[in-house]
Amino acid sequence: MTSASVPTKDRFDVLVLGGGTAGSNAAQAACEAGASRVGMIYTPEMFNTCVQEGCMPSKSVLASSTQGHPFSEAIYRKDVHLTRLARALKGKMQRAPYALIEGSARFLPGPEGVEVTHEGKVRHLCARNYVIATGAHAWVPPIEGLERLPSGQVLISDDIVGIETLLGEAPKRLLVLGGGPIGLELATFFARVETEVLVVDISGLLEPFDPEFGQARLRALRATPHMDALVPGELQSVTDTANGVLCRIAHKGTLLERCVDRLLIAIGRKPNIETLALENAHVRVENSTIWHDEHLQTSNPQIYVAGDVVNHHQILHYAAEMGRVAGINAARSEPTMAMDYQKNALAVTFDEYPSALIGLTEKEAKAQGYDVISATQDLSSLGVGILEDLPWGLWKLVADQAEGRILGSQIFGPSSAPELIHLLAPILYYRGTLQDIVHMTWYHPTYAELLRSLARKLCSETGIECPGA
Ligand SMILES: Cc1cc2nc3c(=O)[nH]c(=O)nc-3n(C[C@H](O)[C@H](O)[C@H](O)COP(=O)(O)OP(=O)(O)OC[C@H]3O[C@@H](n4cnc5c(N)ncnc54)[C@H](O)[C@@H]3O)c2cc1C
Ligand SMILES: NC(=O)c1ccc[n+]([C@@H]2O[C@H](COP(=O)([O-])OP(=O)(O)OC[C@H]3O[C@@H](n4cnc5c(N)ncnc54)[C@H](O)[C@@H]3O)[C@@H](O)[C@H]2O)c1
Repeated sequence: MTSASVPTKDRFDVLVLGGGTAGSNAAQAACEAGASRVGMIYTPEMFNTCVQEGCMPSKSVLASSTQGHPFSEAIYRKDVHLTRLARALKGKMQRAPYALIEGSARFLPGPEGVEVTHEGKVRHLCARNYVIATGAHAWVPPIEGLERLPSGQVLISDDIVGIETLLGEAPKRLLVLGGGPIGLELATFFARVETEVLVVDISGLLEPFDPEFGQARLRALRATPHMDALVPGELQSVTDTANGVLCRIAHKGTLLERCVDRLLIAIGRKPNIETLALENAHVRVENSTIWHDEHLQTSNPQIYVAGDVVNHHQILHYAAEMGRVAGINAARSEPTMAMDYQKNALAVTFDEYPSALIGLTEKEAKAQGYDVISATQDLSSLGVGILEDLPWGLWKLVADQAEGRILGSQIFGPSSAPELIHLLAPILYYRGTLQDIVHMTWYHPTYAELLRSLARKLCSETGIECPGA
């Protein structure tokens, strides 16, 4: 069948492949940008990573473990939360202004459109433009002996916080491979339910923060009950033994041996592109990544890309914004919107002592040529830190000396760090300065009031004129 013979009902202005955050934002934005017929192809059982196996269930188990719930109860509560959230999201989707098409899509040669398969039935659809928003999946690296371990001993995050949890109870000993956000959040959860957790990461756990934050984070991780961190470390081989899985880990020039009951692999997520038949659509792929420009347009000008499938910035608010940019561009005859990654620079990790950053780090600001000034203060010796017995904590403010403009900030330590960082969002958005922060009113005693101390310190150290500083 050629695209010319596709019935009118199966012809679209814009077709979006994937129904997660990026896909639904792309479809919505395409409608709002004036596309007359927009369709979103989605897989009904697993349609949204954030709600069904990502942000929300992982935060559910973290919240339950903070409240002292044991493992099985945390998983039960996760299932209740996940069901409620997925039902609400499906309800919202039903009211969407675009067509919902169930199934899995692949490009046809030509491209003559896409083939959508659902419950054994195949449909041929075509569109003027397409958005690929098919997400990403956890991957397991080739490690000697891994493929010989009994099934269920090697887990990925979906097996714990996904739709179906594979574990009936918490393992006594767990090795978490990868100390990124997924590894550390789930390591935190398991440590709180009293699993002995060993975190192994090939790099120093410093990115994307400035080095002093990475180091403080690592110190805190090592001091967390039931948690150990071999960083940097490399898992070289695994063997099934009577005492569990024997792991051989290269760490600081020595080869360590540790036995654990399970392994959790969290070393990143790869784009879902294998089944899309991208070669049919002449979409260039380099190193498993779809090539795209700043408009999120691929090497085929009819096809855009958004969300985790781009293989960088795999965070929800970026997925939403990329979806919006790709959807608007796909609705128009020429792409007009570019993706602004800097405007969206906000990252949070929810480990035992959370870290959060907004805007530029000091090293990024220097690399961009700013005349950088920065101040960092310990939060554990601040009034509230003392009252709350906060063992660790740092807050850093990065500014441009020329105008005193705030460029970025990083916080580590207090459980409210993920919320506190948002205080800086309007300040950065409105290009606020050190003087603005000094003039604002801050309540005492709070962590937030430290921002004024940091701003005052920078004004007085650098001679920036600031009445009251
Ligand atoms: C454990 C975990 C915790 C996380 N926590 C956070 C957090 O706290 N904060 C944060 O900002 N981010 C977090 N993230 C990241 C966040 O979940 C993702 O960035 C975001 O959900 C990506 O959205 P997406 O639309 O790109 O992909 P998805 O939501 O995965 O949507 C892609 C959809 O496309 C479908 N699909 C795939 N192939 C096809 C095909 N051929 N045809 C049709 N459909 C197809 C998939 O089934 C899927 O439903 C977390 C991720 C994980 C895994
Ligand atoms: N709080 C949040 O915003 C949040 C939470 C969860 C996930 N996410 C997003 O999901 C995506 C995937 O998260 P992730 O933690 O799986 O990946 P990641 O890429 O962020 O981190 C992977 C970690 O594994 C390490 N690593 C890589 N190969 C290794 C190996 N062979 N052995 C040991 N360590 C190795 C890396 O050094 C890195 O520290 C990320 O983009 C992340 O931002 C965000």
